[in-house]
Order: sequence, then structure tokens, then C-alpha cells
Amino acid sequence: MPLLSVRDAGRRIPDRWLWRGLSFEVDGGERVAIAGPSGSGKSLLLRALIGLDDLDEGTVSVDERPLADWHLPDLRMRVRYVPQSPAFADGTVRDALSGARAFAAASGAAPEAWAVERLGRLGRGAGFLDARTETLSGGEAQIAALLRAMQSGPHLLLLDEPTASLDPDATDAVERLVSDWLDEDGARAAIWTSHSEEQRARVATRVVDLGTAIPAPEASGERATETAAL
Ligand SMILES: Nc1ncnc2c1ncn2[C@@H]1O[C@H](COP(=O)(O)OP(=O)(O)OP(=O)(O)O)[C@@H](O)[C@H]1O
Repeated sequence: MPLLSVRDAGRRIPDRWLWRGLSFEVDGGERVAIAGPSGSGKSLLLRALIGLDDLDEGTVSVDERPLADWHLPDLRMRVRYVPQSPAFADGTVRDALSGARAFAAASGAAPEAWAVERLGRLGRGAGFLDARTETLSGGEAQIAALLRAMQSGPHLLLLDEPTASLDPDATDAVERLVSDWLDEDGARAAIWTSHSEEQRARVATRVVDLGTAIPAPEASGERATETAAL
């Protein structure tokens, strides 16, 4: 059973369709990238995959169950979205991670030591947990949001340009962290958006390309393409 199924999905904005006829599946163990130029609707697609944004056509199912049939907290435990510019409630990074743990208590999410160990791999000390979230740089906020998402115990991570604000070393560390997270459990999968073809080749074995899926305003025949293995 696929973890995620997208069938004949279409999304339009007032003046045009961004993409139509988009269909793909993601199984446990898969690493998928979403490609496409700025404004092609990569973020809107990721948001639609977890019901934060609507489709104009088509369906998204998780575990073969349409999103509309999911109890939202259960869906959030199964699939987590890490936005490009994450937001946090007031408090410290520790508070943000504790919230994720409380949210996912039923899944037996990991204790603080888990976060400290991962922070070490990202070149950060335990002191990072004491930082106020409103003082984080863009890259630090992405790190905190990634850990928060991982810690809530999902099977599918939706990563929206998760290294966009990070330097090359930190980018490398985040790529390895996600890869290790996937290796730890073959049922897990990740979908990345990235503008970098090199990064897509590093982090994914399959690419869904929205760049070829921007129809003329009233056209309906064009289709998003999925490239085969990289
Ligand atoms: N709620 C909305 N209503 C109308 N238009 C929207 C809405 N949200 C986004 N858009 C538009 O939809 C298009 C796709 O936006 P999106 O952020 O998904 O693109 P993207 O491919 O992720 O871009 P980037 O690579 O720059 O992050 C853009 O033209 C954006 O202005």
C-alpha cells in the first residue's frame, strides 16, 4: 500500500493553472524531489499533501485514505510538513520540541537526548535548546523545525527547501541527517523541494517535475511529468 497517492491533482490560481493531471505515489523507503521554477507551485503542492492548502482537482490519499477522511491530529502524526520559513509559538527551541513530543506522545517520541544528539550532528551544542525561537536565524529556524517534525514521529516528511538558508556545511549535515532518519526505518519516506539539481540528485532517487506542467491558461491537456530514476 503506498504511503501517499496523488491522483489527477490540479491547482489553479486566479489567472492560470499551476499544474494539472498530476499523479504519483510514494512508498515507504522512497526519496522523492519536487522540481520546478519559482512560482511553479512546489510549496502549494507540499501544503496540499497535508491538507494545508486545497486542490482544485484530484485527490490526495495517505495510506489509501483520502485526506478528508483523516482525523487531523492522526494525519499530522503520519505526515509532517516543514515549511521554508517555519513559525513557532513564543518560547525556546526546547519548548518547541517539547510541544512536538507532547503532540506525538502516543507514538513514543524520543526524549531530549535525541534532540541533543541530532544537534551535535548539525554542529550545534545543547545550548541551542535554550535559544528563543524569535531570535533564530532563518537557517537555525529550519534546523529547529526539522527536528520538531522528526521528533513527532512521522512516516513521511515534506521538506520545503529545508536548506535554503543554510551554509554548505550545514546543508551537507541536514542532508545526512534526513538520509540517516530514512535509513533507520524502511517505512519512512521524504519529499524535498529544491531548486538545485545537484541537491535533488543527492537527496532523491525520483523527481516530480512541475516545471513541465504549467499549461497555458485554458489548456487542459498538458501533464506534469515524473522523471525516472536519476
Ligand atoms: N493562496 C494563494 N492564492 C493565490 N495565489 C497563490 C497563493 N499562494 C501562492 N500563490 C501563487 O501561486 C504560485 C506558486 O506559489 P508557490 O509558493 O507554491 O511556488 P514555488 O514553486 O514553491 O516557488 P518558490 O520556488 O519561489 O518557493 C505563485 O505565483 C504564488 O504567488
